[in-house]
Amino acid sequence: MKKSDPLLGKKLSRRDMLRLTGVGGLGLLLGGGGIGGIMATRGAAAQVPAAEVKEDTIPFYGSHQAGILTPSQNFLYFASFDLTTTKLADVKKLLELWTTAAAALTSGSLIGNINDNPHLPPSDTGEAAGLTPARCTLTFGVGPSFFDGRFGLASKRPAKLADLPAFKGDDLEPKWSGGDLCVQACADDLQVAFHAIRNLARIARGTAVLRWTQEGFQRTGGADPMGTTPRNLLGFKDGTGNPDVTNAAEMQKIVWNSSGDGPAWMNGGTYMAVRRVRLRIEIWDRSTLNDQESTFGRYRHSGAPIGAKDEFDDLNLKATDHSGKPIVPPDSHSALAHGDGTVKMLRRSYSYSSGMDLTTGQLDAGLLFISFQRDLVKQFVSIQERLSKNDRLNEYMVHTGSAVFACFPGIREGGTIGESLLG
Ligand SMILES: C=CC1=C(C)c2cc3[nH]c(cc4nc(cc5[nH]c(cc1n2)c(C)c5CCC(=O)O)C(CCC(=O)O)=C4C)c(C)c3C=C
Ligand SMILES: [Fe+2]
Repeated sequence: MKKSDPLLGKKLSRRDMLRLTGVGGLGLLLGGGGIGGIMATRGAAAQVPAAEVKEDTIPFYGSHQAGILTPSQNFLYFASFDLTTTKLADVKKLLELWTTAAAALTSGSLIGNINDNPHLPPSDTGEAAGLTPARCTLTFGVGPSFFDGRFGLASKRPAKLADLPAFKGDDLEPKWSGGDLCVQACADDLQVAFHAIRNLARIARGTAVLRWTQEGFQRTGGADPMGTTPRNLLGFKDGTGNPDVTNAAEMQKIVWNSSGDGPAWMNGGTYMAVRRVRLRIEIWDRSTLNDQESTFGRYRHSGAPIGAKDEFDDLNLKATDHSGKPIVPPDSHSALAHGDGTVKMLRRSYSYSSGMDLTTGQLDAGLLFISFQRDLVKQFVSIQERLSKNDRLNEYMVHTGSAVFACFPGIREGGTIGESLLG
């Protein structure tokens, strides 16, 4: 039976509908004008005064991608994808479609131009209808495997996009590791972040498939209106020692690639390390407060370094007690991660809780550790080498997943994600 489409003014066969809806291909719900044809606002968002909507919007376009220096939103939905195509043209098309969709998703607009046709599947899945953008950011990157033989891009792989070495104690599982592409979706609403990943995966059908995903959370802004440093699942403030993201010179030194760092296509981009770290919270919960504080080298209540008063006091690793013993244990997590203080990274991690381990009855909960740095080897690897060998925290954690990605420079208005690499 043919169905009439009042917008297109012609009868549609089931075959036409499948073609339009992109089942098994890239033509997802594009209609004539593609995803960017018309972007309807998400219902109620249209009634929200412009200034209010803006407050909740993080610009998608800019010289650097959003979601890196952006103050952490409440929720994360991280997705790693594998490409199923071997054609570079398909990859380019995907990034074009993702660009248009991402601009809509981060501004609170519905995706696509077929959302009111009773005879077609809507181009937006709808669960974010009526919601504000919730400070949604989408950050895109490519993994080392993107540069294997499939697309003729091997010569464009940055030397700095190094495969990570095996670290002592790693128990990595392929189901939480690797990926050709990644999308880090962050938002103050989990449904908004989920909606973004779901729709990007839907658009990718026929070109890329999800490889692994991980939801993350932290205390919400509502529960902590003062915006204090969030606590991880071990109860400690996590993020205190991060560099100041408002210090542009510092960010240039620690996070952003610039000319001379490697291929020009990464100028303004950064490298992301992702580690899924399961915490042995049941063991942690049986350890004394003293042990817990010695493990981090910080007080649990204030977050201050042991021997200091305030959270943001300097970590003085030279200070000793009357017997000459260092006040901050040298094998504590903070001491080892800090080292001599010359190597830094920007951490943007989220806690996760993924049900329970049916074999042990223990919670599968921990930290999706995410860091951004200019150089994976000099920054992430050098710190993780130290931690993996001596960190007191190792007793309470195990790294179960791992991935690295080169995050593209920012997207210019009218431009495309990854255009510096793919043209
Ligand atoms: C390789 C890098 C790091 C991994 C992996 C890592 C895992 C990890 N960290 C915590 C909790 C805390 N980390 C803290 C400080 C801290 N951690 C790293 C690096 C890694 N952490 C750095 C570079 C620093 C800063 C050191 C400094 O210069 O001061 C802290 C202390 C508070 C803070 O500064 O944020 C906590 C708490 C967990 C739970 C974890 C794995 C599950
Ligand atoms: Fe840490």
